[in-house]
Parts: sequence; structure tokens; C-alpha cells
Amino acid sequence: MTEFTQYLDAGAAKLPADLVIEHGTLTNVDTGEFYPADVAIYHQKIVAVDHDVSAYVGPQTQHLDATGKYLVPGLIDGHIHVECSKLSMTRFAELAVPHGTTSIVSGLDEYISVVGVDGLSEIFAEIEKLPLKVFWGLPYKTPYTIPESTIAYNVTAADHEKYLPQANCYGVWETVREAVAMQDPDTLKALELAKRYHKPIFGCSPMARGIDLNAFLLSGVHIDHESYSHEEFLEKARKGLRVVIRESSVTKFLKENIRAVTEGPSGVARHVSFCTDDVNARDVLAYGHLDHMVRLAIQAGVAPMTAIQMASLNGAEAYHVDDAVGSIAPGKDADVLLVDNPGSFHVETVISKGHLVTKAGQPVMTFTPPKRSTTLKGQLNHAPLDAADFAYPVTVTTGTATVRTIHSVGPFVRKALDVELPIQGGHVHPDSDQDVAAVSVIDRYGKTDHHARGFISGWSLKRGAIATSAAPDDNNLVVAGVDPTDMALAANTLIACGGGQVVVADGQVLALLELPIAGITTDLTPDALAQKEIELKTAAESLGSTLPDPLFYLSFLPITAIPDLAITDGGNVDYTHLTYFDPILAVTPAD
Ligand code: HPA
Ligand SMILES: [Mn+2]
Repeated sequence: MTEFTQYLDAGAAKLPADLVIEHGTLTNVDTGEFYPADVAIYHQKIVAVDHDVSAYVGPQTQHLDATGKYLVPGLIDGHIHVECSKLSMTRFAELAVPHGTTSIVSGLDEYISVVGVDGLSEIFAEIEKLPLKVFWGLPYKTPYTIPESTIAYNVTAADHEKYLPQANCYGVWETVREAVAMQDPDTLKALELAKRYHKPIFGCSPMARGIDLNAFLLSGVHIDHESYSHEEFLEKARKGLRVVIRESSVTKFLKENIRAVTEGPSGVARHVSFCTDDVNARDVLAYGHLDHMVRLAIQAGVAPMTAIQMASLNGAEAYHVDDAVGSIAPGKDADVLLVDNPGSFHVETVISKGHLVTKAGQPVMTFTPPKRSTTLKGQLNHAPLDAADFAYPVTVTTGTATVRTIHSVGPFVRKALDVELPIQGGHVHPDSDQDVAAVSVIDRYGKTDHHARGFISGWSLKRGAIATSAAPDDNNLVVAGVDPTDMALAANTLIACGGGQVVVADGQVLALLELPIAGITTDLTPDALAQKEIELKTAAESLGSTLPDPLFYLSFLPITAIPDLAITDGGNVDYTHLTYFDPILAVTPAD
């Protein structure tokens, strides 16, 4: 007897169920119905959903009373850089599964940038033991940045030849539209292999419309999570994309994008699913995870059943994994939630992979991180820095410089803002009176001597410095501040501890979060990490920051697929032209 034939026998009621859930109301996302039904579970599969499953009950079968509760399929986060939570896989599962998220789609791309694809084996082994499924997509290539920045491991077509055919690889992740438009050879090869192996292509095409969108669609892209308006969202849906609404800790796009459903044609909803892309522990503890998105969609006017379909079946179908997840039906994975009622959608009990994770709002399962090998040990391969490394040298000793700053105008939008900055001692200095700080991005892999320098505005930093080695998608060392001595202290603090996030001022470390796993995540519990996030934010606010999440904003500066400007270890990047630019536009010597 094999595991498969065991399941066949269990489905035929020849083997007793491990658990039956009785007296609940089924949320049937396949047919859009609510009706009474009992559920029988054997090992990790649902084997029966009927008004009576007594034929599946044996002497050892556990009974879970669902009287007054609604049975809902486990929720699916359709696109998340899970490492950007700064939690290890184990701790992320501990945080998100009690909120009903039992599956995520992720490229594990942040780990790949540090330890390579082979280095993921330790992460896959960790996931196997968790009540969380990770549908992994191999990044179309890495780094995502254009022009290319420095990472430890570059995913190329050779990796797609090797991994895309594998059963544990569910598609091509985060396929940046510009790389397709440039007809990058590695990207084209990945797309060709995706077609050959019938693996869906997950897109990334912020603000793509009209001809640009048509061209991107000819790549075979199937899914996209980056719409900045409901009009863009609707155009993508009309052109056949499976459109994913993103509600992250810094890009809260549900309110705008859901208008394509509430104000648009009735046929859109079935192609809409949910993702969080980047969440921090604080937000999930405060608001929830995918359950939060269901509640937001209902508050925006979406029918509860439709919102639940968006958080479950629609995403499963978009990613071609609806054979396993997305609904409560015989043969599906045993990911079942007990919810108070569809309208308020409070997840009370979670069964994932057939195991009880929480019951009536109380944790039942404990989460114990595995021992970490040296492969995943945090390391920042860089010599200590000093204040001189953070000065911006120019050819004029004294005078003024016309400088193009990267101006943060809100989540995920950075515009050019030109300012006049003082030149003293042959260096351009930031100016806190003009809300201008200095920023550096430093190759932390020891592959180059890259240390890009630029200027940011809109951060309200009046003193000190902040730094992070968790910085998607290259996870280089990003340092910002108004004092070069403090910037050096911030950088050296992270180099010394193997990676993390830090706030310093006047030569003192005000707050430090160590991220010992690849320099990007920690095995701290979600509550402990949230506390550290609050300490970092409070410390950054003592420097003058007014941003909602300054360390998250800092970490995103190197993402070039965010309009209009970015800075990577290679230099300041103009996203609209995909080129580097020199932030010093002109220098004027003092008379
Ligand atoms: N875009 C948006 N969010 C992200 C990205 C990205 O490229 N990488 C990690 N989080
Ligand atoms: Mn993404």
C-alpha cells in the first residue's frame, strides 16, 4: 500500500478519518454557496464533505464541533517576499497561520540573493515541517535591478533549466516587465522554459498600460500584482491577466484596486486574488494578514463570499495549484478555517496540512526554529568604514552644488527633487534644514568595491543615521543619515553583528535589531520582533523621521522597479530610463 492508495482507501471510507469537523456551515467557494456540511480529514487530505460523514468515523477519530461556525478554505497569499517580514520561515508561520494564511507564493528571492538557489535546501527543509505551504517560484533572473547591482548569486537561464522542471517549482517569479521589453537573453530563456514546462509566469509590471502592457502579455505572463490604479487593474483583467491586489505594510493598494470590482464589470471578481508582498510583524499582529484583506474588501463593498474567493480559490486557480488548495472539497489539502461569520471574518480555528494549529483563538501548536547551518549565517563581507567613506567628494573645495535627490513622496513612489547643497572641504554636505540626508548603498558581498552615494529628501532626518542589511532585492548595506560619523557607526555596527537594522546618533547606538539569518531574518518571535521594530521606529523618530516605517522605506531604496528613482550599490538609478545618473548636476565655486 502506497500513500496514494491509502488516500484512495480513506476516501472510500475504508480507513477511519483522523478528524471530523461537525455541525458547521460550509463556505463553498466553488459554487458560491453556504450550507451545512461535515468534513472528514485523513492525514493531510480532506476525504469527505457531506451532510453526514459518520461512515468515516473510527474509534480513534477526533471530533471538532463547529456549531455556529463557518468552514472556510485556508487562505493564500499570492505574492510575498516572506523574508521582508524579517522573520524566519518558522516565525512567519507562527505569525500568519493563526490568521488563516495556510499557503503563500514566494520566490524566496531574498534568501537566494545571499545564499543562492542551492542554499534554499535548508529553507525548504524548514518549510516541510511547518503548517504552511510555500508555492515557490524561481525568480526570472536575479538581480532584478536594471542596471544590474551586486548580489551573492545571480539566477540565470541555467538555473531555470535545472529547477523549473522540478515539482517544487511552481512558476517564474517577479518577471519584471522592463527585462522582457529589453529582451534580456536570460529572461527570454526563462520564459521559453516556462512555456515548455507549462509553468505560469508571475509578472511585475507597475503602471503598464496600452502598448507596453500588450507587449508584456506577449511574454506569456499570467499573473500581476503591481497595479497603481483601478483603471490599470481593470485593463490588466480585461486583457486576461490574473490580477492580484496588494496590501503590504507600505503599499496599501486594496482601497484603490478593489474599485475595479465594486465599480467595474461583474466578471472581474473571479480573476482577482490577494497578496501582501511585504509585511512587517507589527502590522500583522495589529491588523492581521490575509484575513485583514478579506475584511477590508468586505468593508469596501465586496460580498463576503466573493472576498473569501479572492483570498482562496481565485489565487489557487491563478497559480495552477487549485488541484491541492483553495477550497474545502474531497481530495484537497486539509487546510480548513473556522470563522465566526463571513461578514466579520474573524478566524478562530485553523487546521493546516491536517493539523490543528489554533483552536477557538488559542494556539495549539508550538513553533520551534531549526538549528541554523553556517550556510545561512549572517555575514556582511566588508571592512570597517569611517566617516570619510560617507563624504561626497567633488572637484570644488567650497561653494554650492545643484543636487538631484531621491524624494520619497509616499509608499513606493520616489521623485526627483533638485536642491542646492553646500560644498565645504571639497565635499557636498546634506542639509537637514532642507530635509536632505545622505545615502549610501554598499556591496556587502565583497564582490566589488561598490559604494554608491546619493541624497534623499522627505525623510525629516535632523541628526544621526539609520542602516539596514535587509534591503530587497539585493540585501546590500543601505545607510542614510546627516552625519558621516554616525553613518560609519551604523554601517560598522551591522558589519560587526552579521547584519540587521540599526539607528544611531551622536556616536551611540539607539536601537539595534540583529538579523543573523543571512543578514535578513531572525528567529525572534513575532512579538519580540514587533517590539524591536517599535524601538527602531521610535529611535528613528528621535532623529526627526516622520515616515510610517523608516527602516522599511530605507530598505526599499535599492528596488529599481519602483518609480522613478532608486539607488543600488552600482549608483543612483533613473527607473524611467533604466540608467544611472550623477546626482551632482552642477557645482558652483564660492567667489
Ligand atoms: N517590489 C515590491 N515589493 C518588493 C519587491 C519589489 O520588487 N521586492 C521585495 N518587496
Ligand atoms: Mn514583489
